[in-house]
Amino acid sequence: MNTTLSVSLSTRSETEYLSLFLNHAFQSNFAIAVWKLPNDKTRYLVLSRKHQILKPDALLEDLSAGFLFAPFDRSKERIYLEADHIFRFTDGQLQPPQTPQEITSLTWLEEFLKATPQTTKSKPFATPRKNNSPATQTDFTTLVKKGIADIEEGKLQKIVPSRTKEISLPQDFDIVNTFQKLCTAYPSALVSFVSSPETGSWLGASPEALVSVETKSIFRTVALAGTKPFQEGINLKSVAWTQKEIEEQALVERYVISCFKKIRVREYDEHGPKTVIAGNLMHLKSEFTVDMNAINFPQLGSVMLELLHPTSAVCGMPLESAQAFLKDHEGYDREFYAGYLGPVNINQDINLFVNIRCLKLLDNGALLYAGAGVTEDSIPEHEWTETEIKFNTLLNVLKNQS
Ligand SMILES: C=C(O[C@@H]1C=C(C(=O)O)C=C[C@H]1O)C(=O)O
Repeated sequence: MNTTLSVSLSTRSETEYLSLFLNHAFQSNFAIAVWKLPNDKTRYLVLSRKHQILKPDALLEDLSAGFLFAPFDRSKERIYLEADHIFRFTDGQLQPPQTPQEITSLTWLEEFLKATPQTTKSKPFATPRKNNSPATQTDFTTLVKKGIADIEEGKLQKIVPSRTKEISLPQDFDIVNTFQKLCTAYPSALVSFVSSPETGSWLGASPEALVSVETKSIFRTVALAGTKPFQEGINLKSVAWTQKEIEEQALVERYVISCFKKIRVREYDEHGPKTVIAGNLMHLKSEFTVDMNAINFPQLGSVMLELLHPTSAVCGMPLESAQAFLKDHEGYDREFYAGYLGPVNINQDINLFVNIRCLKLLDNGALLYAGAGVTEDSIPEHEWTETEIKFNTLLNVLKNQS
């Protein structure tokens, strides 16, 4: 297999290529996804001319390589960015091709650069603001109080109300630069930028895996909940969690187990919960693993995705009542916030994450999203503060633009 890069291709940096591809996508109405997986130095880019709406019963295992982008609302369409071209970057450099598709992508790139050595800076796909999420602290705490009341009445066990925050972006805001800064700031997150004319442009740093399938044989998911600010130097083993936070995470854990039970999978390993760092925050996390070969269940990824989303980490429990509560009282369309996203069948793996700690680009600024898990013991003002500190995951990086 060809493993060299022609000189003309290796003279440009990752930054130059990412800008070039983004501008090309925005000018040509193509969809594009750029991402980095947790604890991986490699950054991937997929360019998709024929991005498509995925059928509700499509199986992940059958898809050709691409990037999946799904909204929070299960009844709405999932977008699949089937990879026409796929590129990998490590240490700031485009990497030599390793798969037949990477080889054809490089051939295309050589032709493309001959025809179009420069692209002009283009405006990303963006949407106007039309959003009625709880605007003030009082609006949000009123929503939380309504959630607590429904829990006390036995209608719900847990609910995860959310809100948005509109921000203006600096004059010199640059998507590539921000993406790269997020990659450096959050090594253990899925850092991603996804953009298409249909979905608009979304940028995020998610700490929450939803479904991953490694080499078609190891299934993984997590139960993540409970939030505290992270302080440098803190000993993770001695972090004390309140009863409320422990219960909140245990509910998510029980939800994951209930999904396994529905399909009679008992052979899962469970580790945790333990304290993990997610950028400026800490959470409680349990990890679940299944050897898919041992139980002869090659489609466990698709089946569990169908059962898990939306989990009680971002929606609530019981699921139907929580969905109805959010529809009736949250007051806005979450769109792709708290949906899921990630690469499918790239390097034989599936890596889908919950789309949290994210923003959507507006014509004139950006909209940040955050929610907080509410239980019987929640204090409404604390839940407001929790959404504020969740916004900071992206805000801290946006403030340090240079
Ligand atoms: C809902 C969000 O995060 C989720 C809710 C958490 C919580 O309630 O403590 C913690 C992690 C995530 O599962 C968000 O970041 O918007």
